[in-house]
Amino acid sequence: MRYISTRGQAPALTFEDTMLTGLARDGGLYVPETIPTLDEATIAEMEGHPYEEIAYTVMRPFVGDTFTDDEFRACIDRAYAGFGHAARAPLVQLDQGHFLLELFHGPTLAFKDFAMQLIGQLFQTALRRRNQRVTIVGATSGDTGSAAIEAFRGLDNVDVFILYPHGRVSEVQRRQMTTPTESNVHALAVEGDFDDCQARLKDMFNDFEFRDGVALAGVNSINWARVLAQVVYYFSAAVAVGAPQRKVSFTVPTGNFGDIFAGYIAKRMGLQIDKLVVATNQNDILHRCLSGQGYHKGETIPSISPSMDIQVSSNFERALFDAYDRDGMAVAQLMEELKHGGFEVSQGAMQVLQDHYASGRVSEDETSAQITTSLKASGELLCPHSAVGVHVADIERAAGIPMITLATAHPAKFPAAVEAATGITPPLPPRMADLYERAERLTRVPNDLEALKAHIQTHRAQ
Ligand SMILES: Cc1ncc(COP(=O)(O)O)c(C=O)c1O
Ligand SMILES: N[C@@H](CCOP(=O)(O)O)C(=O)O
Repeated sequence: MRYISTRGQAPALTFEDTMLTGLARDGGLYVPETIPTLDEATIAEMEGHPYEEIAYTVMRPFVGDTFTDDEFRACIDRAYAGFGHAARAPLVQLDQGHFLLELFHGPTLAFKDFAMQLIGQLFQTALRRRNQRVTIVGATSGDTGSAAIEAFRGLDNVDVFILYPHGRVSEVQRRQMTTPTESNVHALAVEGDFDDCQARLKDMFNDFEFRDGVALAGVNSINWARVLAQVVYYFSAAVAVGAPQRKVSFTVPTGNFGDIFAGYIAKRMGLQIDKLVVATNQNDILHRCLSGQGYHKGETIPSISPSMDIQVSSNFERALFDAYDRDGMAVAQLMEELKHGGFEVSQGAMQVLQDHYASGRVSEDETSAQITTSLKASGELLCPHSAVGVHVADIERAAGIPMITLATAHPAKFPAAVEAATGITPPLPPRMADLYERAERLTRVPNDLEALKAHIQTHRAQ
């Protein structure tokens, strides 16, 4: 299995090198050269099996000979052992035909744990074998950062620096990043928004002297392994409601497009998905684009679903690559135009995108009202991101086809929004009960590439 860049100018890599490389050296994102498929019998066989087994079946064809079968199985088992639910990703029925896929039973209470816990294991196995140390830099609007710090804290072959937008993450998200005491993890509060953090991260990858000097690695969904691990729960959820005999649809609260792109990969692998629905908050650039209005950056407006306050949706590049028939030059041209504000999507590519993705946008008031309504109607206390998903799913669902909405975070990560909507303050799980009392450790940094590079060079272990 080889991986190629969406901009067509970087060398093809193995799974191991793709995972440890992060961004391709031409600025693109790595994707598999071909997508392996699973036949109907293999998918049917998943029903009733443990999550870990489904994970092995889905991911194994992508990994090549990077890990032995035993190594890979052991990494998967260790990754999910600490989850707070035996099913790992349980399904809850909201009403006839609408299900919620709870992805928040991992250690940091968001879907990011599914990939990050696994990547922690895979990195450790590969780096020990290579006797190599890397510097992981991540950009976060709150959840990727907390999941990465949790997965890599205390590991002996990585330093982790997480860039988060100062004042724009929830207090729980911030504290999850700033209270771990291990000296190899660092939370950096950047003067800017998430797009600034992600742009500086990509600048670092494109600065080859810095990149090679610190052995830079990435754990954002830039990293193909992140997307891959997220493909698994589309299969586990679909078979639980009748796949492969029955088609299913998914609605995904979306920002950086990694999670919904994982759904698209599941579809390409052979899962019968009717609709993949992108649900955005008021930062609706993806909804506007998928409605045929081009991809044009606006101002990021802080919302009550802050993890999705994004304008430059990194993985949309992967979707464009396929929509433009894997023409790397065409994608590189669009990304160049994006630097100057945005681009139009060709008619042909738009048709492909609309064949795969539907979309909807949810206002702040609608998000809040949905949290209230869902509690009354089904007893489910939703986080604001999941509420955005449920709202759009209710509009997009079709009779006879189960709709599964991804619940991407636990309501306790966003207590202010949940309390405003319902009067209920969702409690943190007991293992985090003292989160608000723990001492915080963070560094305020300007939105400046040179300052960030200097900080990382000084504070990583030499
Ligand atoms: C809670 C939550 N929901 C939804 C999203 C959007 O997911 P993606 O960026 O993969 O589109 C994020 C951020 O990634 C998130 O943290
Ligand atoms: N919402 C994300 C943004 C980064 O997304 P990623 O999937 O590319 O890591 C976050 O919580 O940080």
